[in-house]
Amino acid sequence: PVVRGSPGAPRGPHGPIHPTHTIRVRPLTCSEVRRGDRRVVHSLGGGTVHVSTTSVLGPDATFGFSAVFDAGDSQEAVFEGSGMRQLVELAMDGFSCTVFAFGQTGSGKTYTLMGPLGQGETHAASPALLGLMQRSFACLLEQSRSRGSDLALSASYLEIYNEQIRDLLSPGPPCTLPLRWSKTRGFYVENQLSVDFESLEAIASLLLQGSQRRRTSAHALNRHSSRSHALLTIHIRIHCTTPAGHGGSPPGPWPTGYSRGCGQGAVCHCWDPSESPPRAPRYPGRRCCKVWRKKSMPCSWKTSPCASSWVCPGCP
Ligand SMILES: Nc1ncnc2c1ncn2[C@@H]1O[C@H](COP(=O)(O)OP(=O)(O)OP(=O)(O)O)[C@@H](O)[C@H]1O
Repeated sequence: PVVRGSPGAPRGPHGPIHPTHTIRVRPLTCSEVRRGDRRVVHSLGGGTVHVSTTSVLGPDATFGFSAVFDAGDSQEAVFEGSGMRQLVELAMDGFSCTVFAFGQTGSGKTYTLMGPLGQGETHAASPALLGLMQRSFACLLEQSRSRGSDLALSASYLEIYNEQIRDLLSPGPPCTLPLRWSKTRGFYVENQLSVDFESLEAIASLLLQGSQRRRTSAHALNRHSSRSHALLTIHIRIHCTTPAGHGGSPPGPWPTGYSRGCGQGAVCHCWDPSESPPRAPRYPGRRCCKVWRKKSMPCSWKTSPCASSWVCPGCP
């Protein structure tokens, strides 16, 4: 069923951001066709799917989703129709965004996210088969170029297997990392590697490297079944600079991690340097820098009257 956002849903530039739930019906695999299996899930259009069951399992049922992709739909159609592009734009605006694939073994989660790369392929897939991940990397770098943003990008990749967390990017034999919690950071994985990247080739190679280290095995429903949950995180830091004669930095000391000021028309993003990785900036996309007060901030900030809402002299 479609899940609507709660009244307290976070707000984006165009109003509240609601989670979207899309479903993809995968085609029958060769072995299913050979076995004489038949499709029981069909798209009815308008975001609904019909599931025909046998009388043993109960009556037929219809479910509604934000979007439905049928067996013949391409990887590109799924990317364009599932809201992924908008999600990348929101991430660029400073929001934390998550894409979560859920389904029983063999239902097509890995294929949708990574294309044939997830099926143990070691060479680059045909561009038409690239999954949501590779397409969002391309979209992110494209967006960054078109906005003229000065981005610092890094990636971390881990898997959870048998309740143990393993870093998929750190070299050497796999070792288990501890899950910690702190007041400032919430839950985090200690000593997780975060690797900087600047190009599509670099992040594609990190994805390939990490995916090859994942635990997979064959079983009756899937020849390359992922045995773990995997989590790839892209951290985006956006720097803004002060053009000469415009704006300026508020009085220091100015902690590392905060944007250093904004010029006229510049879009500023501030984040809390004690958060690693940083959560979404509190005031993304504003023309003026705003910082929020924290105990960890230097005294001059806590006592300054404009500490919680600083307006650049050059901004309207
Ligand atoms: N849309 C699709 N078009 C063509 N083949 C697909 C599609 N979706 C999945 N498949 C094929 O179905 C099989 C199972 O897919 P996949 O490995 O992605 O499932 P999964 O949900 O990730 O399974 P697991 O949880 O076991 O890892 C694979 O052989 C894959 O190539």
